Amino acid sequence: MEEVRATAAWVAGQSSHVIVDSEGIEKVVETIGDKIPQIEWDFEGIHYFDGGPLTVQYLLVLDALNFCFWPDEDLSYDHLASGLKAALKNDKSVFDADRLQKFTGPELRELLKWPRPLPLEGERIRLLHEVGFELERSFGGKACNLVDSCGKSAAKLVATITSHFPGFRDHAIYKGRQVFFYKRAQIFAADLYGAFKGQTYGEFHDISSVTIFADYIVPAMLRQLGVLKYSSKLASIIGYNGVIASGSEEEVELRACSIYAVEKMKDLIRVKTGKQVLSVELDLWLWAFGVQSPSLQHHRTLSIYY
Ligand SMILES: Nc1nc2c(c(CN[C@H]3C=C[C@H](O)[C@@H]3O)cn2[C@@H]2O[C@H](COP(=O)(O)O)[C@@H](O)[C@H]2O)c(=O)[nH]1
Repeated sequence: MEEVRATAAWVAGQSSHVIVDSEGIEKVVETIGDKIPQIEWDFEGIHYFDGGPLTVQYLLVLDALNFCFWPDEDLSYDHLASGLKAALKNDKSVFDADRLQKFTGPELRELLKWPRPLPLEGERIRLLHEVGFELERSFGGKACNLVDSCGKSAAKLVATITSHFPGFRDHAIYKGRQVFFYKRAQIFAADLYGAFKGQTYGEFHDISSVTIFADYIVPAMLRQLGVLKYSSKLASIIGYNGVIASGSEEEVELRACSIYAVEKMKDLIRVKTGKQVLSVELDLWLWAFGVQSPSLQHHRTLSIYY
């Protein structure tokens, strides 16, 4: 994840549409110190969990599809998680690698009990097929074998996922240079860590190397906290719910500055309190408050990455 951290810092250093406000960071750190509100991983009670390999399979499928819900204003991440959970409870083989490769759009809709086409449904199906195919080809069809092959390293897990599954290669070119986010690959590691409470499939000796997951909720929360400031042009686009192109400078800056700002927040907490907090904890806190705040205005980008 070093490349995520390093390239986010590089973007933040040149950024013009989004500014990381160090006074804003200081204020947040003064208020919370090292007492990050501890959020239970499945605080919404929406996830499948049986303590074993099937949970790992569920989480990989979940994170293969964990992006871009906003074009349907009634759809959210909760529908995806609880729909996949119900499907798995009903049929333990529903996410077997051979079946993942055969899903169709109407079948996925049916599984999620969603009455109309999902946003980017064709991409969602393509990505499910990709996961099924590569799991079968390289990991005996099982996501738990993939996790086992990573020797309890989150960094190795992210590297393995992104090298085997092109759909997880979340990156952009900014001012001619490749920058990395790896949102869904990192969130898979964090979901394992959260679901298995840092044990068995969720044990990672390097969980502190994970950064926050640059989606559309976290930047909006950081802005609300006064940590991010937007140019008047960007503020206006977000204000009228305009779409920001994937790979545009604005989009890359929103995501990279969010990662960089939280890294700075962690540094300051360490200096002030001597404690090392995890990005995973800060992310869950920011995200959980963000998704429960209906008035939060977020940027809109059509993307398969978040
Ligand atoms: N930064 C970050 N972003 C996250 C998640 C999660 C879910 N994490 C699980 C971890 C513990 C909990 O139990 C959660 O279940 C989803 N997202 C993103 O948010 C967006 C939700 O859009 P809407 O549904 O339209 O509000 C969408 O881009 C989605 O990809 C996270 O944790 N951090």
